[in-house]
Amino acid sequence: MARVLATAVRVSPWQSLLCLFETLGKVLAALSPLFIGVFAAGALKQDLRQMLCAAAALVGSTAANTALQAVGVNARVRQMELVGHTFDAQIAELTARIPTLDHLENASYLDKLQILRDNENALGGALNTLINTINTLAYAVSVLLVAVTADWRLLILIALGAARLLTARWSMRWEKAAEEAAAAPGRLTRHLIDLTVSPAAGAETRVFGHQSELRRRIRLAVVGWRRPTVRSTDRNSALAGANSVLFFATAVVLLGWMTRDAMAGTVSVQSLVVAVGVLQGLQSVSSSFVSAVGSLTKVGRNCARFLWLRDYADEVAAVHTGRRQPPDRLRDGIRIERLSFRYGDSARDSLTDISLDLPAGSVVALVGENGAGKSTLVKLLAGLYRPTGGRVLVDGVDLADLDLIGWRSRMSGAFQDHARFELTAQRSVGAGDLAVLDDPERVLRALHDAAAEDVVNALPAGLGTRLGTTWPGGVDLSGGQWQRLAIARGMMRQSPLLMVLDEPTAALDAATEHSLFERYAEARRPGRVTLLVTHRFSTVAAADLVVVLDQGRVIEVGPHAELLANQGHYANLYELQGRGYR
Ligand SMILES: Nc1ncnc2c1ncn2[C@@H]1O[C@H](COP(=O)(O)OP(=O)(O)OP(=O)(O)O)[C@@H](O)[C@H]1O
Repeated sequence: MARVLATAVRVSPWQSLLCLFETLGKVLAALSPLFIGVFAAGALKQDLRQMLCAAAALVGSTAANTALQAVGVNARVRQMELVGHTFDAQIAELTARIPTLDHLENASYLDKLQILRDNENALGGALNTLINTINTLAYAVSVLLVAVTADWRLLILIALGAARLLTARWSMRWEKAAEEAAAAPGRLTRHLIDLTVSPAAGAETRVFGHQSELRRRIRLAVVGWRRPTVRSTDRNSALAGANSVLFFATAVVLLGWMTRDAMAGTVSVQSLVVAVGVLQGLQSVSSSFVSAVGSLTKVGRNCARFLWLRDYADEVAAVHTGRRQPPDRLRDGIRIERLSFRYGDSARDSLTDISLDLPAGSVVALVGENGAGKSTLVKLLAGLYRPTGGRVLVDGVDLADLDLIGWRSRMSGAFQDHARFELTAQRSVGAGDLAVLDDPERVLRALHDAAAEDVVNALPAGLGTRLGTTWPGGVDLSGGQWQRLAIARGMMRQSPLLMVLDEPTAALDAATEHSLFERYAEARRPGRVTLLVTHRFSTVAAADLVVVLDQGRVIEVGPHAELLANQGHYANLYELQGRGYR
């Protein structure tokens, strides 16, 4: 909370100060019953001066209150936006700064990030809640002071308000239980709604006739999602109603008692009028406190998630302390020593005890069936995860001792989960080497190396075509065309030490695949390791070395011809896939 306030003061000290005008307005509003009481007492005494002063104070304070509120609310809304954007930018920066991928792939981390994303501007909202709480406090203290100075009996009503605060714990418990009970059906509802509106699932849901079943399930899921909240709201309303009945019943008795004393002359008319005027304020104090405590609890949860992200980013940065720069060119190559890896929540290793030599200047093919661990190995080579056992040596230097940013600046390639940069075609490809982002010659060369010139040639404005239909005049591409641009992006860097092509042919037709592999053979360079990842065995014959992965273990290594001659797993699958092609 202190951080939220400090950020508010930092982003705009003046506006932060203006926010407090609203608080001042609240204090003035709380004083109104006092002025009315003084006015009534003046009227009874026929004291024109007192009446005029009280009326002037009432009108003046109401006018000042209106003006202060207008300035204060305006400042609060603007400040909320500013602080919200500052924190949203920090969340984006922190998420992007984390050099590993765990926070984007681990389910429990993802939940936290998702909640942060869902509660966009949550921390701007936190400032709003804080200011509202300050206003509530200022109003409450003023109302209580006015009440106590009017008559001691009003203390009984204040005590009742305090009792209402004690029951707030029940309300919060009900709300939390409802939030938890609604979480799973809420996720299910969103998933089912996504299925009905996402174009990706559109064809299947129609062909398989899922629509009416989806509608039925969405209805059920929505009921499961909203019912706990409705129940908790009902309970809270009943509790608030019971509290109000008790409060006003007590107030009627107290006012009767005070009226009797006023008739007897032991209580002034001013006190009686103030007591009547302050009733509504006293009642609202306790309920606004209850809602302020509820909102502060929610805000606290969001702040805690932000702090978790910040601490996590620091933790990851503290682990990656390597500062050595990679060599200009590889002399020996990349050695993998007894490497093991297990994803955070997983029950088993995805890679187990892998040892391999990837010699400098070679093209290595990494083959294996779905789930064999190929992409995981690539991610470990890119330093996107820390191995759970063993190490990767780059020309004899442990990857953990290398500066990660330096190492990645010497990598390139196309990844299985490639990005779709909705920019111009020029920049979408040029993003593979930011230094020459706008250089058409370099982009054309990369397109040539990736056998993807025809993708750009078919675009209405060539390299200048805006990609993505979400933009005016934007053009959409097929899955295979996006992938070919991603491969071209991977060809932008001139002298990477490690070139990774992870399943580069997954979405490509046979002719494109053929021409692409011819170009890959040209990617063989001294001082570089080229790693081709695929589960199409037929495409790797030209590689210098074939590594066969199976269930996270290396089961065969050697040149294509040697592995065929061994008549092992590789030879079997090669034969099987070959038959499929014939
Ligand atoms: N983020 C993750 N969290 C937990 N387990 C994962 C994660 N990503 C992959 N795995 C598991 O690790 C194993 C290896 O997956 P990997 O993606 O490396 O296989 P692959 O050989 O690249 O498969 P494919 O050819 O299908 O892409 C699989 O059992 C998979 O379920």
